[in-house]
Amino acid sequence: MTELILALDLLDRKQAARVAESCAPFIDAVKVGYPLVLATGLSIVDDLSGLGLPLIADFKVADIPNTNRLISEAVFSAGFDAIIAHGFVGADAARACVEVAHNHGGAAYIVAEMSHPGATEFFHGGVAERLATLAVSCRADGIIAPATRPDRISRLREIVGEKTIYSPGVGAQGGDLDTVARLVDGVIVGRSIYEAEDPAAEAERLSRIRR
Ligand SMILES: O=C1C[C@H](C(=O)O)N([C@@H]2O[C@H](COP(=O)(O)O)[C@@H](O)[C@H]2O)C(=O)N1
Repeated sequence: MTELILALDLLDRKQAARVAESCAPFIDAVKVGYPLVLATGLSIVDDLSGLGLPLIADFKVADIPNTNRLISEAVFSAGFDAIIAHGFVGADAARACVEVAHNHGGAAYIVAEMSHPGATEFFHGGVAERLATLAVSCRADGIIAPATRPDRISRLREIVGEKTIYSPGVGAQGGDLDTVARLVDGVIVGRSIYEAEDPAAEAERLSRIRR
């Protein structure tokens, strides 16, 4: 079954907790990124941990190995279950995130290709393939790949094999869930859910479409 991951990109703590709680029965994980964490601090984890769902820290970690290690330690000490890091900073830096994640019994996912239009400027021409290869060599748990480009997902799947592919870009960015669901292990959905008149109803509808 393709996982449904809620990207909780809200700036209001109470609204975020309310949306996450209402959607909890229909989702498999919550992804928390800079928007919410910068608005609330890492303690937002305390508001969400009661949902009993994995919490993914989407901080696109992209620094030198030691700094990546320190960031990752803070993430997992705060109670997150997984982290998203960039791979373009090199294997030593990406591996720092993977090792801390695994030391905490958590997971680390490497961005192989992003979903927005500008991503084609630098992730194409073999770059995404190199990043996916790096993710495998660093023993990452999986990659991030664009739901807006299903053909690219298929190409990256050839490289990562059975590793997890989480795919953002469904809905608001134009990606089609029905097309992508069979290609990936999870779809990451934000605005289509949290901007819906009834987020829980939309999460439930999307959860029924998954394969
Ligand atoms: O390439 C990527 C990387 C990144 C990620 O998932 O790592 N995301 C995130 O996925 C969510 C999509 O939100 P919405 O568009 O459904 O509202 C947002 O939190 C984005 O920051 C992408 O959208 N594309």
